[in-house]
Amino acid sequence: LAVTLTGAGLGSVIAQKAPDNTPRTSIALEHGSHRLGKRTDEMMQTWRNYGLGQFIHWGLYAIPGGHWEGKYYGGAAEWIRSWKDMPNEAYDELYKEFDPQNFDPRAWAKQAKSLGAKYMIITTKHHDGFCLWPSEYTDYDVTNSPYGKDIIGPLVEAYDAEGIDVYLYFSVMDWNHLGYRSKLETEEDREAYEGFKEFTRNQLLELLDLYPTTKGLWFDGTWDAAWKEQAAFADKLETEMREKIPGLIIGSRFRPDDYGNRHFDSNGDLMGDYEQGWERKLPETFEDTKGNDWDCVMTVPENQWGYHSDWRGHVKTSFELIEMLVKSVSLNGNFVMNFGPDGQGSIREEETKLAAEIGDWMDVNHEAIYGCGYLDWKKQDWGYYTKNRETGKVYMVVFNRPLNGALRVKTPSKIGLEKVYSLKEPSVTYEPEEVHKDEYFIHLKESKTSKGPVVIVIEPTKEKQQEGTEYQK
Ligand SMILES: C[C@@H]1O/C(=N\OC(=O)Nc2ccccc2)[C@@H](O)[C@H](O)[C@@H]1O
Repeated sequence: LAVTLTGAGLGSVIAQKAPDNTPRTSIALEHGSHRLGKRTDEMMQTWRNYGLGQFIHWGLYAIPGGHWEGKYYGGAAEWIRSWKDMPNEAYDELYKEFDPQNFDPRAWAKQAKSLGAKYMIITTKHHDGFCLWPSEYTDYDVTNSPYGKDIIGPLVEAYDAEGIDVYLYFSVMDWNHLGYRSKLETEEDREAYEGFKEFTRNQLLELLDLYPTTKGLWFDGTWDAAWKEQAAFADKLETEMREKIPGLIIGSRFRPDDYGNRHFDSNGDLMGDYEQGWERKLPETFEDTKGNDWDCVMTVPENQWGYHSDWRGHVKTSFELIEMLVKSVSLNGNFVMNFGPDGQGSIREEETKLAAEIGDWMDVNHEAIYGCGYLDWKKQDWGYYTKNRETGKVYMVVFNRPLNGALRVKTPSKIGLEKVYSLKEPSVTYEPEEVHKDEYFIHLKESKTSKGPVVIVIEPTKEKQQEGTEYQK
């Protein structure tokens, strides 16, 4: 820190208030976080209320599907180009085979609708650099494949038609571009990288021009040392993108600050509009989220984003994915489930089955997800609380039924339980048994369903409810 302070100039150490008003000193940063606390505009509130999203990883890597010349690749299928048994030249020729005749964007969008996804994130360009849109700035795109047509445009149109917002995934790391460098060691590196930066800016502005209904960008591939030196460039580019589409939502994985820190700047303040650090993992407590907005992106197998024809290890069930979704919402996050279509553009049957099972549960219980977030009541073992931000209604999502069927509920003092009833069958009401001051048992009546967790609705007593809602918003 001493070095940093000297670097930034001791005079620049200034007192600043953190969102929770704790006094703190900060290092003056030119390219750190530009906002303390949450974005409160309507586009961000819409993002905050999604609950469930769909990630789609699709590209040339779906053609080999985790195998090459009869050998099985044990890594993440979309990283197969980096595998020692996959010659780069062989991978880079795969675009000549890209001709997904089963690609049906409207079918994908309909499936996402039945899943209950409110937004979708599509890989426009993954680390391999192959562009699923007709880019003016490279020949390494769909127009030079046998398929020959734009993929992104029809997807944006199909999802918009289903009322599902579209976000564009973009990997800064680009293994195909000759100017890409993971680190800048020589003068030649720096010169080449300047060309790469201009290419990156051109492609991003091009994407926003071509697909102006996109609501945000999901950046990836920004962990390399070379990019971490680009605080000023990234800051200027982020500003340009936000000016092009006002309200655009960009997470914490894009910009490095003046000292190369990502996700959180050198003062610990969140970069971007929400935290993108929860990848294949979830926060345990509300404190883990630091009170920020965040998303969790999740693979169905342990670690396969792109299509792998031979899923090994643990493949998550719909119950596991529903619990991750509910846990995310209970901690003010969005849960984004990944789909990896195959090389012909079909959604694999395992993902179709999961989408149907989760969709069945969402059909009945989406009220406990959409527009909901964290409730500051004491966490109980039977499952998770969510709270609707507008109505203040509380949802008990019960995963672990106690042996005695009694669900313990402990409310903050003086908050009672006005009405309690089954979400699925509101005519099934509950009379809470007060077992201690502000502590109740709710005796489950719901039959054990084979379709996932039951949800009980609580309408808390009015007088305190407003104050509670105000604080949590
Ligand atoms: C969503 C995933 O995002 C990635 N990587 O995400 C990371 O966050 N990688 C990472 C995480 C911690 C440290 C360094 C890199 C990609 O490599 C992967 O193919 C997939 O697109």
